[in-house]
Amino acid sequence: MKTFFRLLDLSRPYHHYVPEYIVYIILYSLLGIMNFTLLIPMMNALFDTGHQQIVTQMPEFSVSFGYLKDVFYYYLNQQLTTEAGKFGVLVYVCIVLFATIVLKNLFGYLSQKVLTRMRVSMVKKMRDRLFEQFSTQSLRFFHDERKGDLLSTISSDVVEVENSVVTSLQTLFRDPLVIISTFIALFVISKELTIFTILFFPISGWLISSVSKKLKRQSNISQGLLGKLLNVTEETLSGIRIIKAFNGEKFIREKFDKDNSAFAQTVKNIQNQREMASPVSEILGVLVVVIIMLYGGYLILNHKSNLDPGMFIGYLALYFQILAPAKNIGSAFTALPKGLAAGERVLRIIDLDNPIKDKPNAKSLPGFTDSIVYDNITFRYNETPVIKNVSLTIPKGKMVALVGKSGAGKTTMADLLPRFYDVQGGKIMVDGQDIRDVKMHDLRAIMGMVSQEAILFNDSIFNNIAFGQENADKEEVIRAAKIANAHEFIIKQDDGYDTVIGDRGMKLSGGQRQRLTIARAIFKNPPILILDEATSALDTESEKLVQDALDKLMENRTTIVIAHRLSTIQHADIIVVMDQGEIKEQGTHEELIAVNGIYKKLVEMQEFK
Ligand SMILES: Nc1ncnc2c1ncn2[C@@H]1O[C@H](COP(=O)(O)OP(=O)(O)OP(=O)(O)O)[C@@H](O)[C@H]1O
Repeated sequence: MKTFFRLLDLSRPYHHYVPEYIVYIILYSLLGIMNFTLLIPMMNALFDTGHQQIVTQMPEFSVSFGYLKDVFYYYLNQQLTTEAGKFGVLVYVCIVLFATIVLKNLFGYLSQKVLTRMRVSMVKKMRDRLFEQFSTQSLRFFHDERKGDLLSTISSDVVEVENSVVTSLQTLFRDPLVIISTFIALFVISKELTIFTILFFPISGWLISSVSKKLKRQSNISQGLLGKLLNVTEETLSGIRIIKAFNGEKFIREKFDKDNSAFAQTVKNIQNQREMASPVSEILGVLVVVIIMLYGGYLILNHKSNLDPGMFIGYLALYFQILAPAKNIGSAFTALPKGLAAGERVLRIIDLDNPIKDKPNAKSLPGFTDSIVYDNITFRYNETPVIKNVSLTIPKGKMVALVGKSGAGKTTMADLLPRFYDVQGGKIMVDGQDIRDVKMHDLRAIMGMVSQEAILFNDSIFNNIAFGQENADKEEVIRAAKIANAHEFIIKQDDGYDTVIGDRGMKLSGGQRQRLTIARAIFKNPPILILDEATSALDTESEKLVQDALDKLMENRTTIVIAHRLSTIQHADIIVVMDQGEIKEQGTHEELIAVNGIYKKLVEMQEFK
């Protein structure tokens, strides 16, 4: 239930819905009772039971049920005295009955509208909060979570919560009121019968709760399977070239099919059990009605009850009124576990703390003027340290090349600077300030990043270059593209700068993609640049264009480059040789060759291209 209320909490502020809703549902339930109690005077009038109430005087006005009832009987008696007689009563009762049904439905509709408003705002808030987490969480979060699970949470879990939790709001807030008020009316009509029927409720409750427990367990299993399915789908969509090249279609299809079959089976089980709820509760309800008929009939036949025929029929009709809401409650209780399980998955992600965030008193960092210092830092992803007691000073304007074998910790060193992760020991300082003490936005504003894999978005070329900046100046974007040697190919595209480049820039060549990411960094024009050089070889022409663009990008900037090319490394002011998370050598190309250590070996082994 805690989850239910936490989810409900997302629809705050309640005063936008609750008072209005309460008014509607009270009117809805009262009108519902009135409908069928109208049968009693009608039956009495038509069949001359001698139980008709007589009101010959228009009652004095007061805000009470008694007044309404007396007015009703007054007009009913008036009908009896006119020519139309009993038929007049019939017409009169039918008109009042019809009017109350119209009004009841009107208020039902209005209450539903309030709920829809609440439901839409709650679902929107849920998606907003999830996306906020997806866009701000630390990188560690994305390593720990499966992408498919995250996608299934924001898509199907949210829909599941909407379908079951939000839909059951109506059932849980409206239908009990209908049932209770109807029961009060039933109690007024006949105490004996009503007490007798209440005894049946615990049995239904027990049946429903045993089904719902099982459903919750299965729902968790099904969602895990759906996450897996989405994962395989996502991987297939993004790795389609490799799948084709390695003839992996059959393998990947079989993998998908296995999970898909398991998912289908679980969904079938869940659905079958869910569907049980409605017929079971209907049968239980009708069974109670049948018993009431027998018991009530027995009482009347043996003159043990003062129920008149009109009241008995009215009683039964009213009792039928309870069946639909009782059935709804039964279905809601079986639908709810699945929704709550989905809700728990949504809340788990919404509740996750982001370990990398601004301190409350974070200082601003207006620019970059002096140096970057890695001061005796230690870092680990899991148990084993990946960076061990590393110190490195990078003065402004210098270019530092990080080199070393694969897995030496170069990317990690670069990732620590924009606080993708925080160090566990030591500190990193920019202009003498610990980067954990400054505003993250300011820190990242002074850095640009060009990664090995060209990461682009399915948007126009213009928006990709000006990424993150609203109302970017067109001239500036073109200038950046020209410096990055990208302008020429961009204007040859069908829509020039407005060309949409497809998922991850699929519609462009590798070299073109890289030049766009370089143009993006040039456009941002940050004083610090983090560059992960691409290892995959482009053709000579394209490579020359990319290299030239990179050289221009690095000009007059402080650059940390994870270097793979000897030409880049030779130009570096400081070459840092890393091995197993430690800095083993540091100096210029000539100095390090002279040292005759790891660096020289790497060069000799032609590690660099
Ligand atoms: N998200 C992660 N979770 C756990 N371990 C990781 C993670 N990322 C990297 N590592 C480990 O940290 C070590 C350093 O990785 P890093 O990517 O920094 O190396 P690198 O020198 O950049 O290698 P390469 O040149 O191959 O990219 C490796 O042993 C790697 O297995």
